[in-house]
Amino acid sequence: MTAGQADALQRLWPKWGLDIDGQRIVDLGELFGNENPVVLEIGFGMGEATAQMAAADPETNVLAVDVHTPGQGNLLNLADQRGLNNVRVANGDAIILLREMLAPDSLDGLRVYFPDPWPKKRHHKRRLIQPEFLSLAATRLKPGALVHCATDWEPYAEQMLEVLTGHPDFENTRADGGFAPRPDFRPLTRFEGQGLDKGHVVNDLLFRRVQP
Ligand SMILES: C[S@@+](CC[C@H](N)C(=O)[O-])C[C@H]1O[C@@H](n2cnc3c(N)ncnc32)[C@H](O)[C@@H]1O
Repeated sequence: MTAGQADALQRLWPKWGLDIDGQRIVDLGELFGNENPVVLEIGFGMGEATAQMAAADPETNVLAVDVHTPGQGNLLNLADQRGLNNVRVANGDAIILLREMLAPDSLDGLRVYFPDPWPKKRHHKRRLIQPEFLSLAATRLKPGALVHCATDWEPYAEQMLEVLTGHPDFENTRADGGFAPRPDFRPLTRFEGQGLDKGHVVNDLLFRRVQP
């Protein structure tokens, strides 16, 4: 962790950090200081894309969760340097945050950009985008909420498309039922850049939470 990231964690965590303790339901209006829509981003890495998207859409609140401490410090620094008041950073496992700390129907969107691909077959069960995860996420998302995933690992992209398409709580926003091109509002991420350098193909998926 750089000194700047450590300093940001110390200075800004009390103001913009959310401890994942699994002990309470978070009042999102109180956390952000307004009632604007809230999008959850899982696994923001170093947070450059997160900060860019938050700056481009200040009326949308971004709750960004990652287990990686240097990244948390980095994103806090970016939010501070760019004067962003619509980013909050949570430290820990997104599943605990979703299951124990977010109320039903509280989220207006979900972003999962380049989740760990776990390429080995024996590790596939560790992948985030699975039916059980989607069932949990669906309960926390409002009807109509956008679920936006992206990956540069084609077998995982196929898995995402299969489980999202097969899940009764979600529908593809694409009439052709396939992948979406990267929308203009999603900047390239750091991990994506590394994948593109290796010749990987990137697929975006844009689904909606259907009315229950
Ligand atoms: C491959 S990186 C992608 C980071 C970033 N989205 C990008 O595209 O540059 C995946 C990120 O997910 C985070 N992560 C993995 N499992 C997680 C979990 N259960 N909860 C929160 N974050 C998680 C990792 O720490 C890592 O930063």
